[in-house]
Amino acid sequence: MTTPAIETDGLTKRYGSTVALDGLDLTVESGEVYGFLGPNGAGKSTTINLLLNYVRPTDGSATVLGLDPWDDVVALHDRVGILPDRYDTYDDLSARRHLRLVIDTKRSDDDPEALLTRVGLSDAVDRPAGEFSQGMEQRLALAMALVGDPDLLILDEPFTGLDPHGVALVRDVVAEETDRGATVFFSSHVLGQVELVCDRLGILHHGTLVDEGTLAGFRERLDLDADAAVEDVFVELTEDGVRSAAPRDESASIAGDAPEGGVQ
Ligand SMILES: Nc1ncnc2c1ncn2[C@@H]1O[C@H](COP(=O)(O)OP(=O)(O)OP(=O)(O)O)[C@@H](O)[C@H]1O
Repeated sequence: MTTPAIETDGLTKRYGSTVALDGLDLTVESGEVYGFLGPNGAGKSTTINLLLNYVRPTDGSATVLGLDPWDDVVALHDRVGILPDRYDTYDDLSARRHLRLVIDTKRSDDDPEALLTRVGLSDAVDRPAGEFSQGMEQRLALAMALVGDPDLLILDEPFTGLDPHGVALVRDVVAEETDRGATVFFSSHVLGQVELVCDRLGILHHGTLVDEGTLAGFRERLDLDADAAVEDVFVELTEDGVRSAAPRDESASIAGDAPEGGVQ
């Protein structure tokens, strides 16, 4: 049996009395495109931060590509490409230099220009990133995620700031990456795009995986129209919408962790 790309068992993260992630049991099979959906504050970025060892779990465990994110962090980061929700570029460094930093870190022999061409930045290879628009920064971050042909791509809100060409480009990249055998795990609010690229969807709400499956399966189980979109599934399963900024008072007696950094 192939090792799952991602497997979590009771993965939990509390910040004080806020339960950001509540006993997540998740399996993402190798080679699939898994869309991780949920309203603001559902715990999507927290999950990604835990998988990448940017924050420590309060409870539970996870493996990524069969590796323990806490014990095998270097090996893991060598094999994972990450597009964070927000990436701050170095204003004075060119796109090429940004690529070079990742290529050197991953000891890859990728050509920065080829990767930048792949994301539509061939005209901006030597321009400082400080001059980039939001969409160009997003394309640059995507090129950086692709360095070294990662076995797993983790894309946090990959469509942010992109024009329709950029959105189509992300879709193409996802298809190319899965064609060569990579797994793609992404969170997104651009629900219309999700159904075009995902094999399976997981719906996170209040830190809990409330449902998962194929879009066709959701339509059937939730008794939605045959042409119901991901939006309808999302609304059906997460009806009370955005989690309040106020912490849920579920664990007043539980010692919480201090706020930490990572993907927001
Ligand atoms: N460093 C932190 N300190 C305290 N609370 C945090 C921290 N990071 C996240 N949280 C809380 O954990 C919960 C889940 O947040 P998270 O960022 O994982 O949600 P999300 O699903 O990624 O949301 P969005 O779609 O808005 O990015 C929220 O209630 C959030 O306020």
